[in-house]
Amino acid sequence: MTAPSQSPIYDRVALIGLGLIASSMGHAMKKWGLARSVAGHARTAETRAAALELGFCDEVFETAAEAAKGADLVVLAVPVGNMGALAEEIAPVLKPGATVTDVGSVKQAVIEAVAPHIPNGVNFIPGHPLAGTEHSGPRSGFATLFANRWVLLIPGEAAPDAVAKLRAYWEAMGAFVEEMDAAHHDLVLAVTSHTPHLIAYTMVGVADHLRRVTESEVIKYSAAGFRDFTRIAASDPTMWRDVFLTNREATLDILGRFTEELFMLQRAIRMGDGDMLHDYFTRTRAIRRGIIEAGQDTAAPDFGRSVTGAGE
Ligand SMILES: NC(=O)c1ccc[n+]([C@@H]2O[C@H](COP(=O)([O-])OP(=O)(O)OC[C@H]3O[C@@H](n4cnc5c(N)ncnc54)[C@H](O)[C@@H]3O)[C@@H](O)[C@H]2O)c1
Ligand SMILES: O=C(O)C(=O)C[C@]1(C(=O)O)C=C[C@@H](O)C=C1
Repeated sequence: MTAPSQSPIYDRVALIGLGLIASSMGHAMKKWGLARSVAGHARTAETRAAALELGFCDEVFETAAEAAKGADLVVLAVPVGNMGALAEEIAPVLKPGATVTDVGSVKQAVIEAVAPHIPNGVNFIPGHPLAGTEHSGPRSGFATLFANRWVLLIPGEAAPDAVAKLRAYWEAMGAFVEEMDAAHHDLVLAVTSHTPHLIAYTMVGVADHLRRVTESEVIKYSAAGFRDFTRIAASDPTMWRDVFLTNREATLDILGRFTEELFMLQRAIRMGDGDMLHDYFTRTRAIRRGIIEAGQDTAAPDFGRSVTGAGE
């Protein structure tokens, strides 16, 4: 991992949409001095005031265009379905040579919506930090959210020096950066993030139906596995609605495969096929152990303490 930067990587960064991801980026920029100034745009006065109060923005604006004007890096950090309209709004004020990126959980749909508005001479480098929580809004962010997490960039036709700069920016927040193409990104994330979220939403929905029959016992005695589902299912409804509407094909593909496996396990339970169940669970346990052995079960444990200059 690259040590956090001691000198600004960008002069002026504009954060458009001040929720969990943008506020975490703002806190990280402030903590490690990654931008000389941070401008923010949020639709409500309450959110703009929170950004100033918490100190992750230096200036806040009522319109996205005002915030983006003169910025070297513009970060679109709104739900995926709103990215295109914002790109259209800020396009006329973008500075030549600036970089526009986004943090959306889906990439092909964002590129289709945003790229047509990006003027010549401005670099559009879509991105996706694989880091988050079930919380949302300007008060939910924290500087170490991206530490020891992957950030996927889709460089397309962007200038290599602009890509290198954006990579250095994320690395200075403690992230690991990988480049990927958009279709591949959407398929991988359908497996690792989107479908698991849908399953969690469904399981909590099932428990909610059952709660009406068993009074409050389902919630009261919820075991650890179910509690993990409820954490995931507390994630922002607008964000996840947009994820499924825009990554439709890949999530439907993975859901189809999921239901086939589920029916197979359902049949094994019905037939009392213990060997089949045991073999299946042995295989899945090996996958989990493989993830841990590969050191990929990271949750930002020590970033800021073990890295020189992080100034925790
Ligand atoms: N939450 C996660 O775990 C996570 C992780 C990685 C990427 N993402 C992606 O990051 C983006 C932001 O997610 P978040 O978790 O920060 O959500 P959030 O709900 O915390 O923040 C999004 C903010 O955008 C604002 N917003 C919506 N439309 C807007 C518009 N037209 N103009 C200005 N502001 C607008 C909302 O009011 C909200 O404050 C989404 O595209 C999401 O897919 C989320
Ligand atoms: O940790 C969580 O709460 C998350 O769900 C984060 C998570 C995920 O891992 O699926 C959710 C959506 C993203 O686009 C990236 C990260």
